[in-house]
Amino acid sequence: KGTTREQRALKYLKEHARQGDPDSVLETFDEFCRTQEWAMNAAEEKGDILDEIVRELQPTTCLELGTYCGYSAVRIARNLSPSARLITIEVNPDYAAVAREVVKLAGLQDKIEVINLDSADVIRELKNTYDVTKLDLVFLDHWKYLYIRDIKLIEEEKLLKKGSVVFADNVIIPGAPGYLEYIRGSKNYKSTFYSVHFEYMDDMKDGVEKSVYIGDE
Ligand SMILES: Oc1cc(-c2ccc(F)cc2)cc2cccnc12
Ligand SMILES: [Mg+2]
Repeated sequence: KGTTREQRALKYLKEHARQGDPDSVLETFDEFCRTQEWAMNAAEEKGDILDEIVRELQPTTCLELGTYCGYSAVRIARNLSPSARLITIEVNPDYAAVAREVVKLAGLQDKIEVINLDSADVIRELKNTYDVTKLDLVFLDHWKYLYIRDIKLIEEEKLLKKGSVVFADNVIIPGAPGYLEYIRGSKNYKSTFYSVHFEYMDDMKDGVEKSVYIGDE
């Protein structure tokens, strides 16, 4: 076919979604994943919980690890207040390129910054290079063995404050080895597990974990 699944999804979005309308982009992406090709978007029940967190928390500074095609970046940013912003990190250059197009299609390029680098390298630079003081929301949705590495780095950089929320996808499928034990065993977080369907699969169960930071600033 010469094209990647991500490029085919982008083509479908450009042909079927309303330019500048985040809801239309998300609905169209869901339609693509339900009717054409599956893709690993934090969609449906996962997205509903993410929406609820963003609406309740009203975060000013959000960090997403694992942009993929930008689905959850758009889902988060569409609910952000005018001055709020989302930094999303994607190590795969092909995914990052598609994500930037999806963000532009949704008209959210002023709220979302897609960074094509390794998450650890960016986390170490958030204060100095990216003008971040504190993170109100962190969404973990990259490779599962990196969850624990990156949350420890975020703590080391003192980027969390009381009330900050860390939301993790895929804690059941593919699973986040060590992350659940770490976060649930830590006195600095209050964690809640949600059993949800795996994206676009009605007969598969996954899990997401919401952890509120209550530790020392
Ligand atoms: O939501 C996700 C799902 C999967 C996944 C793909 C195929 C499977 F057969 C099972 C699980 C991988 C992810 C990798 C990174 C971030 N999210 C993912
Ligand atoms: Mg995921």
